[in-house]
Amino acid sequence: EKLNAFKLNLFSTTSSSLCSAAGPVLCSEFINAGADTSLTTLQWIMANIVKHPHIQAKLFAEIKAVVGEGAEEIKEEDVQKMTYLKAVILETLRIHPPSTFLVPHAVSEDAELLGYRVPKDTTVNFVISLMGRDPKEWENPMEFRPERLLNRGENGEPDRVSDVTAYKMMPFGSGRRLCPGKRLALLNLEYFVSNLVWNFEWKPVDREGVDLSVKEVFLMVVKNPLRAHVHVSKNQMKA
Ligand code: HEM
Repeated sequence: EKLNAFKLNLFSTTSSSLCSAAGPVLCSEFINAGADTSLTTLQWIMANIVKHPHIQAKLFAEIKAVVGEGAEEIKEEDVQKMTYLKAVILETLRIHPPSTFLVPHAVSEDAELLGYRVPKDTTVNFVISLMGRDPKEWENPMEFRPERLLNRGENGEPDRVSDVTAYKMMPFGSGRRLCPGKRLALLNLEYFVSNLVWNFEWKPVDREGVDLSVKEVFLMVVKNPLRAHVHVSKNQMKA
C-alpha cells in the first residue's frame, strides 16, 4: 500500500523532484511495465508479417513511398506519415494484446452498464483479449486485415487510422489509468517494424509456416517463437 501511495505521488510531483528523489522507482516501474509488453507485441507483429506476404509487400511499398529508394534508416518523423504501418500494429494488438486483463478498475459511484447494475466500489475486470475478437463488433474477427482500421481520406486527403482503441478494443486500457507508455510503445514499434521490413525480407521457413498459437505466461506470448528466413532487402543491396 505504501509503495502504491508513493507511486501515485510520483505521478503528481514535478519533473525536477522526480529526477532527484524518485527517478529510480519510476524507471524500474516503466521498465517492468514497458519491456515485455513491447517485445511480445513486436513478436506478434513480425509473425503476422511473415505469415502474410501481401501485407509485408504493402508495408514495404508504403515505406518506399515515404522515404524514397536508398534510405538507410527510417526515422521517427518518417513513421508519422505511414498510416498502413500504424494499422498493421493496431490490427496485431486487436487480435493479440499482450495482456489478457486490465488492472482491476472500480466504479466510484453506482452505475449501469449494458443493462447491468454496477454498485459503487464494485471491482470491474475487462477481458481485453476477447474484446478485439468479439464477432458482434468485428466482422470475421480472426482474419488479419489492417485495412479494417483505416478510414478512407476524402477529397484527396490521406487515409487515417480510425480511433477505436478506447472502446472497441483496449490494448492499452482506457480512462485515467490508461497505459502512460502508450505513445512511446507505439512509436518504438513503428520504428522497429518499419526498419525491419525496410532492411530485410522476411519469409517463413519452408513447410513450417508460422504458428500463431498463444501461450499464457502472465502475458499472452507467441507459444512457438517465430522462425523465419531473413534476406537483406533488394532495396538495401542497391543502396
Ligand atoms: C505494446 C506495449 C504496451 C502495452 C500493450 C501496454 C498495456 C498496458 C495496459 C493494458 C495497462 C493497464 C491499463 C488499465 O488498466 O487501464 C498498462 C499499464 C501501465 N503501463 Fe503499459 N503497455 C505497453 C507499454 C508500456 C510502456 C513502453 C511503458 C513505459 C515506458 C508502460 C508503462 C505502464 C505503466 C507504468 C502502467 C501502470 C499505469 C497505472 O497503473 O496507472 N507500458 N499498460
